[in-house]
Amino acid sequence: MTNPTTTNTTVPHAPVTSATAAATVGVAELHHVSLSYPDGTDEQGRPRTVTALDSVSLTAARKQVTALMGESGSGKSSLLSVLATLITPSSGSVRLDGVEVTDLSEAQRARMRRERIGIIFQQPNLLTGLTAEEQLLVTDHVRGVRGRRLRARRDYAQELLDTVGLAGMGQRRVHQLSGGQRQRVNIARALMGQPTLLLADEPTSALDESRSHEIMALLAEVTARFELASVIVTHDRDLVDYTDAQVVLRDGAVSSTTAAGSAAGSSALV
Ligand SMILES: Nc1ncnc2c1ncn2[C@@H]1O[C@H](COP(=O)(O)OP(=O)(O)OP(=O)(O)O)[C@@H](O)[C@H]1O
Repeated sequence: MTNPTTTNTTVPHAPVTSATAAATVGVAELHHVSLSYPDGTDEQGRPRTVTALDSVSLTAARKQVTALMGESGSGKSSLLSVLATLITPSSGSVRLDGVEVTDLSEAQRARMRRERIGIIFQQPNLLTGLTAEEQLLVTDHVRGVRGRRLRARRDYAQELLDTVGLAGMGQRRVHQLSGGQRQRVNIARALMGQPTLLLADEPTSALDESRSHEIMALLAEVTARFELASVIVTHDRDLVDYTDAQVVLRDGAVSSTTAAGSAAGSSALV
């Protein structure tokens, strides 16, 4: 579980040193990642681009929650999409569990997403009509998992629903769940693939203050329990107590990184 009382030390954006590199065993490591999107054409008809990420370097370490912060348009969602292997950056290195993602084919990246990455979207995006338990097992059904394996997966879904505080609610359908409970289902669903990297894009934006704190506490708890590296986009400074490191983006670049004080616990040092 994250210790919100950890003393934090603000460190400037600087290249990785051998000391910090040795101290940070990163599940996700970005080095000088830049990303430009096509942005129409100029008056002469030449293609224009917009820079979303500008030489971003960061490490998300196991058992740590890293908050990704910054103003609207600063590049948070783009960075999360790069970490999710949904977008290949224009340049730079993206390593997940030591594998250079930018060298992989689309099929290999899709497999990596399935096997190593859990994604929690802003809105729960649950399928109406299905029970909470069924939401967690949809992918297994689509993949044709049957028999004993499906029973094991059902047991695991049950365990995860218990973990996220929904014991006994597995048979409830979406309309029978509150907003906070839906987000808990969403979190459990993201954990079904047993990821090493958990990504969340403003997971509390649709919730009130008290529910937001509960969801952040839960994300910190599952990060510790399942030894995940979690990266959470948030606008809410009140929620950073649940995180171990904070990376602030400005105009696509890292403007500051705050990490837990101890060398062994350091994360997101860039
Ligand atoms: N598909 C796209 N095509 C062109 N430009 C884009 C695209 N997606 C994002 N951008 C631009 O890239 C920059 C970074 O956008 P991004 O969505 O990553 O920021 P953000 O910090 O997540 O913003 P917000 O907090 O508003 O969601 C912005 O200038 C945005 O206009």
